[in-house]
Amino acid sequence: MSGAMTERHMLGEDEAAPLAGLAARVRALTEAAVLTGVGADEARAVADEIAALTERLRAVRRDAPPFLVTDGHRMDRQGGNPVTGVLNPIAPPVDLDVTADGIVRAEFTLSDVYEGPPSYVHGGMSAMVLDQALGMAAAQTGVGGMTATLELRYRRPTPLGVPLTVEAKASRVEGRKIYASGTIAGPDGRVTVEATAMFVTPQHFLVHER
Ligand SMILES: CCCCCCCCCC(=O)SCCNC(=O)CCNC(=O)[C@H](O)C(C)(C)COP(=O)(O)OP(=O)(O)OC[C@H]1O[C@@H](n2cnc3c(N)ncnc32)[C@H](O)[C@@H]1OP(=O)(O)O
Repeated sequence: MSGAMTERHMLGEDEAAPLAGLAARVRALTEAAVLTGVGADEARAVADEIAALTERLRAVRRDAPPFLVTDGHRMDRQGGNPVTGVLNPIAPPVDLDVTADGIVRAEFTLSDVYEGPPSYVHGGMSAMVLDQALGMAAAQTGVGGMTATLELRYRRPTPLGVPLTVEAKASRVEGRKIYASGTIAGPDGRVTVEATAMFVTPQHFLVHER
């Protein structure tokens, strides 16, 4: 179990790169597992090999996902983040960047692994990407917060396998409340999902961060 206050290993580039490479291979494995058409015997044989590899990785186990040493933004440090984390095979990963005027932005592509309605992105996945992007935008105002509300408007289906753009920006701060909004757009620039959110900075964030 990884508690919020668990001390994190800080990985430098040399340590992080091979683990990011491992995650990329597992990401490819996941897609292969979802799409494979091999027969039962081959599926069982591959499953046994994967089980053996899993035991090799479990031989040395950390208490919590490590952080990355970066000169970038706070959330970039979370190597195991399920949206942005290069160490996490379930993350696409979405490489969020922040412009000088506080706009959080990324181009990303979601594979069939994230399918919801046939041939389109699962709405929960769009929500997760937007939660992360809006949360990072909120953090650009000074100190971040926990998502208190997240409202989504699914305007049109989000396509799989093509470049998507996520953008987010904080709109205002009222005490410990930070408001942000954002969108996901398809390759034609048309918005598929809109989001607004309110983040609340917990008291203990203020104690530790300010
Ligand atoms: C940091 C860097 C970048 C971060 C990126 C993050 C991306 C990912 C974000 C997440 O996924 S976070 C995980 C999902 N969210 C949660 O699990 C949050 C669970 N809820 C909590 O931890 C607390 O309820 C919360 C920190 C949101 C608020 O607890 P507090 O004890 O600080 O709130 P408090 O009761 O003192 O209320 C403060 C104000 O916020 C309001 N408020 C709190 N929670 C609310 C809520 N859920 N909806 C509406 N208003 C809310 C509350 O009414 C009040 O308004 P007023 O000041 O006007 O009276």
